[in-house]
Amino acid sequence: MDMPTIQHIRAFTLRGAGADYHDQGSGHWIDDHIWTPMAKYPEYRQSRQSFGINVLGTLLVEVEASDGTVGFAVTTGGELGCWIVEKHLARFVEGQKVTDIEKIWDQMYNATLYYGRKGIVLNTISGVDLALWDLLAKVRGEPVHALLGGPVRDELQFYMTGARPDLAKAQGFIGGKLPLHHGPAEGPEGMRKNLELLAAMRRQCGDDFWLMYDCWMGLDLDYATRLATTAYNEFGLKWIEEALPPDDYWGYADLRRKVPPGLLVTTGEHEATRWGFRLLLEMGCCDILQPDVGWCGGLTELLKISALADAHGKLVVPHGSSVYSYHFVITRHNSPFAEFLNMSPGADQVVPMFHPQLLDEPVPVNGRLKASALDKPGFGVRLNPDLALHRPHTH
Ligand SMILES: C[C@H](O)[C@H](O)CC(=O)C(=O)O
Ligand SMILES: [Mg+2]
Repeated sequence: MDMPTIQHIRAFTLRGAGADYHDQGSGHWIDDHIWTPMAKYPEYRQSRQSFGINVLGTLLVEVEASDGTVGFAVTTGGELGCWIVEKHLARFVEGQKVTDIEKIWDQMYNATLYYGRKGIVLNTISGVDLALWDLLAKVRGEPVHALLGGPVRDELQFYMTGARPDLAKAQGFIGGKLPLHHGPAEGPEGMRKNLELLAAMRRQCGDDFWLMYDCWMGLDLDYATRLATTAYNEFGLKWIEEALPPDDYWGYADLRRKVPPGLLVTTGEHEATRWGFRLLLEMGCCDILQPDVGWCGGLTELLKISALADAHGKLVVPHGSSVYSYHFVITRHNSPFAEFLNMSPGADQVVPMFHPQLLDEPVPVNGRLKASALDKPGFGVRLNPDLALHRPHTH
């Protein structure tokens, strides 16, 4: 079968939720006094949007093959990502065969090394890579997971991230991950409130339901150690996530040595490439790696990260990224469960994570998703045609 070539790549911005899932309206649980590295400044404590968590917006990448097939993907990247795609990466994509995914990735990564390596450049490379996997799978008439070796289990099981672990339990999820609301700058009073919330959720959810705290990079080693130790010993916290800034590999290794055996330390959603995750693994920073497939380098890189983690006996549970992580998790034996980020304002409704951008986006039913729900070609989703696309740059 002669493989079609990639004729066009196009990059657009989108605003309003979707892949940039922090870009929500007011009154949403995800922007309600959640602790961050900026919370040491009182003026930036109530709302993460106040310091710009949603400034990027969504990057939409479209790739069109010579046979007319179109693949696409969305990630966090906005206009900066559009510029990188149109002014730099397009030259490595157009004219290549739809099967040339590895070569395209290697050229995109090496050509941007002088200004990339992580952050917005890797978000952008991830978006191109995911669009290429969508295109190749559609050309072959297969779901992406079939190109990765196929499902290793009949269904996905999910934990839920959001303000209501009590509802997550009622809705059949295996656990609930809470955002952390208070940190070091709020002293003992803040610590008490963190523990009181966890205590209340433990009372409502019972002893066996997983409860986790997501600290979004906002703590220091001492505070994280004290919080984790009490939360584990008194309320059975299952893991403490992203307690420290992503570059503090030394701090994570210390935290993991200091916390009680049995409590898991997790991180990785703001890490990128096999080399960043090799550092996390070889420095003993965490028990579970949590790369975001839309930020770490895409599916091509996540497969490498996953194999490396597997060799170290570590689990890879990707940061929630809708169908882009579901097609991966269902094919990996060291990814036994997935994250579902609840994007309903009150964290009380199970809604598609990248709403309103992806039509046909599957959502867990009773906390689970059958592999057969992922059997449409590509990632199995369509772009919502009613969205206002903006193409700020062309090449
Ligand atoms: C809830 C966290 O602060 C963040 O918004 C999402 C996240 O880090 C996660 O789902 O993990
Ligand atoms: Mg997180």
